[in-house]
Amino acid sequence: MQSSISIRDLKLSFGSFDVLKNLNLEIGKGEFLVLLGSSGCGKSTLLNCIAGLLDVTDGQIFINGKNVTWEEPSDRGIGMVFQSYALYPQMTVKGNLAFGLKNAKVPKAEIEKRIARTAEVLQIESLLTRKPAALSGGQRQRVAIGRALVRHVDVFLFDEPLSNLDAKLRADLRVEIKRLHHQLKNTMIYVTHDQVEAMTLADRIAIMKGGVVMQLDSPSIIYNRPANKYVADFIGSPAMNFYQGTLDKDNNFRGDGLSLSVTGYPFEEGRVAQNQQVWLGIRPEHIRSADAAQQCAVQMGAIVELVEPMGSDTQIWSVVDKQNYRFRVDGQTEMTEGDSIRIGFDPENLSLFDRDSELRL
Ligand SMILES: Nc1ncnc2c1ncn2[C@@H]1O[C@H](COP(=O)(O)OP(=O)(O)OP(=O)(O)O)[C@@H](O)[C@H]1O
Repeated sequence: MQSSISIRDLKLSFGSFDVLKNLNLEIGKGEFLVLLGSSGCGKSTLLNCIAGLLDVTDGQIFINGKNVTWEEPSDRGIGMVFQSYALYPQMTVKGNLAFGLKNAKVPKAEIEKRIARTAEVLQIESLLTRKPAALSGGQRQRVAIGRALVRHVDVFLFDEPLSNLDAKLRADLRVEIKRLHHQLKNTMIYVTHDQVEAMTLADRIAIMKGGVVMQLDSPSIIYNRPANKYVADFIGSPAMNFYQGTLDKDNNFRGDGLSLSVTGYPFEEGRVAQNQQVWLGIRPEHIRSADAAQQCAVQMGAIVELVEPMGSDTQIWSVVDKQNYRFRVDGQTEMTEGDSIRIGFDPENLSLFDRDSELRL
C-alpha cells in the first residue's frame, strides 16, 4: 500500500491530559479512512493534528512522504470540511468558492474553470449567485465541500460534515460523498460517531477509544470479527448479546444459563480454548426463532418480553433463565409479549472474548 499519510508515535496532551497516546496510523493513497468512536475519544483532535490546526506534543506526521509536523495548514495540501459549514455570509456561493484560490493567486481563468467543474460535480450550478443565508443546510454543506474541492488538494479531511443535517438529507449527501470519492480517488479521512456512515463510506475504519485505536480494519472485518469486546459492543445496532461464562479446553461453554459446545467456532490463529473466563457474544441477526431455530446447533425455549416494530423488521427482546436475548424478525411478525418461543444459534456465528484482556479468541 502506497502511503498517503503516515502518523508516527503521535501524542497530544492538553496540560496533563493525554488525548492521543502514541498513535500510529498509515493511510493509503486514495483510501477512504473513517475515524469512528464515542464522544471525546480524540477523533477530532487527531484530524486537527493532521490538518495542522493543533500543535502536536510529540511524534510526527507525514503527508506524501513529507514531514509536515510543523508545516502551516495551508502548506499541507489538504482541504477540510467541518460540521459547521463556516461559509462567509457576505459572499455569494461563487465568492466563497473563489476566495481561497484568489488568495493563492490562481489565475482568473483557472478559477472560473475550477468553479464551473466543481459546481457541476456537486450540482450547485444554479446556486452560484446566492448568499449562504439563502441556502438550505444540505446546499451549504455542498458549498463547503466545494470549497475544499476547488483547491485540487490530495487529501480531504471531513469532521462530522453531515451531523447538522436531517436524516434524509444525511443519507443523500452520504451517497454523494461516496460517489465523489469514486470519481476523484483522493485520500479522505472522515470523522464521525455514526456507525452507518462509517460502515457505508469506509475502505477501512479506525475505531478509537480514549486516544488509542482499538481496531483498524475493513467494515466487514470490524463487524464480523471484532478484535475485542469494546469494538464488538460499539458496532451493530441493536448491540451484540453478551453472556459471561467459562470455556473449558474441550470447547464447552458454561455460564449465564447456557451450556453448549462451541466446536465449529472459528478461533483466531494461535488462540484455543484453555479453561478460561470468557464473554460469549452473539449478534441479534444470528439468533433464529420459530422454525428456523429448529435447524440450529444450540436451541432453547424463550419468553417474548418486548416487541419493537421498526417497519422493515421487528426487534424482539426475549428472556431465557433471566438472561436477555435480543434478535430481529420480519416486520410482519405476529409475535407478541408473553409468547413462548424457540430460539437458537450456531457456534460459527459466535464471538468469544477473553474476560481479562477482552481480546477476541
Ligand atoms: N482545547 C482543549 N483543552 C482541553 N481539553 C480538550 C481541548 N480540546 C479537546 N479536549 C478534550 O480532548 C478529548 C478529545 O476531544 P475530541 O474533540 O478530539 O473528541 P471527539 O472524539 O472528536 O469527540 P466528539 O465526537 O464529541 O467531537 C475530550 O475529552 C475533550 O474534552
